[in-house]
Amino acid sequence: MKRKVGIRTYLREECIVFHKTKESFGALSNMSSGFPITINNRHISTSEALYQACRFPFNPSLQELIISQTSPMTAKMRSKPYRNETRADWPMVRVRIMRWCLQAKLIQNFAIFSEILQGTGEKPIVEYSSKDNFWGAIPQGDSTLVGANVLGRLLMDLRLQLQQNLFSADHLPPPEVDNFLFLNSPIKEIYPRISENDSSDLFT
Ligand SMILES: Nc1nc(O)c(N)c(N[C@@H]2O[C@H](COP(=O)(O)O)[C@@H](O)[C@H]2O)n1
Repeated sequence: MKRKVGIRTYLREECIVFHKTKESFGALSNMSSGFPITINNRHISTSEALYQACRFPFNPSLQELIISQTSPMTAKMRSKPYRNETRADWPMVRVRIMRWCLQAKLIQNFAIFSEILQGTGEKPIVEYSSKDNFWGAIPQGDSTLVGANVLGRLLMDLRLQLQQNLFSADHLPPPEVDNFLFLNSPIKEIYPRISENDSSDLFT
């Protein structure tokens, strides 16, 4: 079911606001490199590429094109011309899928990403955006950001799970989404990456 998400107003000085990946807490962004994810034995450079690939369960060659991009912004751009081929139930499943993408980023980069998430303390986490008030929040004047901030809220949920020891760091089942296909196969459970310390994607 598609739920309405509430628009909120955030006072910038009270929040962890992330925007550009090289700035403070930029690692929280899906556009951040250095947090690779392996799905069904395939390497994906960023959570953004994974999320965009999930739009197209019935187009494996497009998924291949998207996940072969090391740049997260390019991965998103590659998906843009095909937006009208996005799975029909996307508005109903995209938040569930985004939650799972963030969980996948966490389980496979646990040491560093859990530290970054916990480093946000108790503050509201907000993705600054100049135009997207669904995933992020848009500046209104100098001191406030206004938006549904769904990405920030999912990150806060994940942080809470960590704080309450409710995040299972040893395996992650796929979300309950029909036809959750990746390169023609159902997406399987995800496990921690064996080579988490291999930071070859860092700073790309
Ligand atoms: N274009 C763009 N630039 C950025 O720097 C961003 N952080 C985002 N937002 C991210 O895009 C994803 C959602 O994409 P859709 O537009 O819904 O396909 C999500 O990861 C946002 O955080 N966009």
